Amino acid sequence: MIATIKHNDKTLTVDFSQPLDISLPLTNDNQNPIAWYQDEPKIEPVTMGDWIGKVSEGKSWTNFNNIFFNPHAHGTHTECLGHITKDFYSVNQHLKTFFFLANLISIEPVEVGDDFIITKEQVEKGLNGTNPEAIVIRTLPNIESKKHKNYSHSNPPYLSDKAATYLREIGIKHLLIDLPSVDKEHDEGKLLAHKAFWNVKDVNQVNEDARFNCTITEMIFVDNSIKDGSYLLNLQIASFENDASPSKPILYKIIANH
Ligand SMILES: N[C@@H](CC(=O)c1ccccc1NC=O)C(=O)O
Repeated sequence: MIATIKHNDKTLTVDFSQPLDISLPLTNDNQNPIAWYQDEPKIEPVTMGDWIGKVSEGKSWTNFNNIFFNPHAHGTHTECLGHITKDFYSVNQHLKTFFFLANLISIEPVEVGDDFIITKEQVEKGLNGTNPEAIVIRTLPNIESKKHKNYSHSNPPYLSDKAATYLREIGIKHLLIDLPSVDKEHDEGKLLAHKAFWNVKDVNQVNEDARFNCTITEMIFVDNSIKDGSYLLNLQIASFENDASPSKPILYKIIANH
């Protein structure tokens, strides 16, 4: 299915039959990635007395599972500034369009003391003068084990607040990354990159010019077969009224751009 998309003064062509899924699946076993000290997600049949909602158990016509998981801890999720504010803001009320032009860039975080950091210079170099609506950051090395990693207490790489400020200043609205957070794991709640990207100056009383409609998507996985460059991004969430929702970002290669 070939689509021709008019965007500003450009005409882009994409093939919707060739999606590049950059989300992680959510499973109830040790294959599922974990962050923030949580246990594995649970996916298990409803039981009522001796009835069990599982066809293979012989008592139910349908499979009927309860699912228990945490969007921030268990895989690909998209969050709005409600993740860090005293007041409640729902990603479902603030992400209202779902197609964006995105640049995929690969970055090897640099070692600074005990940390690995994505710097402003690296992001600036990766974007190479472009300012797309969305940026997808794939960190290097991009190893398969990321899909199943338990990040708790591992002090994963993170984005410098200068890099996050830069992304805000050049007007990037949606930030996607293959790490559990854009901030340092243990930072005493400083959350510098989150605050810088969303332009949140006071978490107790959100400023009017905070970026309510901008999102951060964490724990994506971008396969090595997907090359750095420009893509059409379809960023979809489940309609949870919550600061964050599990999400399914899909990239489409731009096959012509006139
Ligand atoms: N670094 C923060 C914790 C944090 O960032 C966080 C905690 C729970 C769930 C998600 C988190 N950050 C996600 O981007 C802190 O040390 O307080």
